[in-house]
Amino acid sequence: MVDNQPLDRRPGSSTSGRTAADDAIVFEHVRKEYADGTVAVGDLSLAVRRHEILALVGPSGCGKSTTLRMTNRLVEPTSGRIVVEGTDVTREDRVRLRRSMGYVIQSVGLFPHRTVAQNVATVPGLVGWDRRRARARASELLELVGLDPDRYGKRYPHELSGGEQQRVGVARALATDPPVLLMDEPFGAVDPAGRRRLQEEFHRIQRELGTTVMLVTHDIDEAVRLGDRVAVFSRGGVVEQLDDPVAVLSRPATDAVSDLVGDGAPVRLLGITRVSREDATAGGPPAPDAPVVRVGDTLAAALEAVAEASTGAGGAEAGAGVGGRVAVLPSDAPADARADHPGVLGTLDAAGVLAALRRAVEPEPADRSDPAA
Ligand SMILES: Nc1ncnc2c1ncn2[C@@H]1O[C@H](COP(=O)(O)OP(=O)(O)OP(=O)(O)O)[C@@H](O)[C@H]1O
Repeated sequence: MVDNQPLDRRPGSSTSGRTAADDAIVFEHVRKEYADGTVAVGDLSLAVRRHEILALVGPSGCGKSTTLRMTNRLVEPTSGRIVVEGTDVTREDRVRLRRSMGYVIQSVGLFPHRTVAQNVATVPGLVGWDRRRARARASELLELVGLDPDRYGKRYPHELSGGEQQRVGVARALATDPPVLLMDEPFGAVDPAGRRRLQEEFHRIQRELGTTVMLVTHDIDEAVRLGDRVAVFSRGGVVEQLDDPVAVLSRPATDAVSDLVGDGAPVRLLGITRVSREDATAGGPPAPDAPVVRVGDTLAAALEAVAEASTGAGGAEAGAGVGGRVAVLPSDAPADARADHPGVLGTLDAAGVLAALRRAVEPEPADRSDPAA
């Protein structure tokens, strides 16, 4: 497996007790004015916390890519300071800097005349790993992104689908296990269903490796689904809001954020808010053939199950008293577990889904961590 231990140090939205040492990337009054006078980024100050995914989202031309590319000096800042893992990037050798960070872009940029395994082993080779170690690492990474190394390793990029190429791009960027990964519309070229799957798998890998990720996207859905925090940009690299996804969707700070979020906020909130143990209410056992949801499922999935329970044979026939009640199971319940599973936590209905959503969008009370509260 990978070198790093799994990390369970995810940053929350709280800022209490944080120090600058918790930040992996820091922008201090950064400005980028291109040669023709275009001010892509006016005066940006922003920090990316270690081990988080920070999603930069905003309309076309607002300076997202410029910001990302200044981090590995594909674009030189005009002024200001960017510090990555304690090092001022302008003081670092550019080539070394780029090799020390993963970089994934929409067009993938795989080397067409190198096999998939050779592509993934490129950076390990460049930084001096011996061949055997680089090859072993390539196999490990291909497996991690869901590609069988025996089957795919010998193929050339043109022998892969777009989604498979994107996976190889991610594997290549992670090959040396860089602490920081920069991603510019990484899943843009993939169809919506494949994109969703890739996002989920990438999220799992990122959690496992604990990589700090700065991700650029113009897609608010992608930003709220993947980001631990979301930075909404407007023209000139202005940060309109920097917050956790639920806050961005439910409490947009400015009109620009509202415009970006549009009318779809409630649906998006259902898609990113998860069923928790507290959402399961007592009130009689569920019907044995009631649909089930698990702790950790999205509220969108729960709502679908509730709808199924109220229209399908299961809920109505079961005589459970209220149509549309589903059974809530623990997250680790077996895949084929039914509503009469011995570990069932309780039930959930449409009103319960709504209550869960309401709880999620309420600002956290200051004393929430106080057990006496
Ligand atoms: N090399 C360049 N020379 C001059 N202007 C540039 C250059 N690269 C980008 N720009 C301009 O800087 C601004 C910000 O561009 P940038 O690519 O950072 O935006 P973006 O938010 O990533 O946009 P998109 O979502 O369309 O990729 C735009 O007005 C763009 O036209």
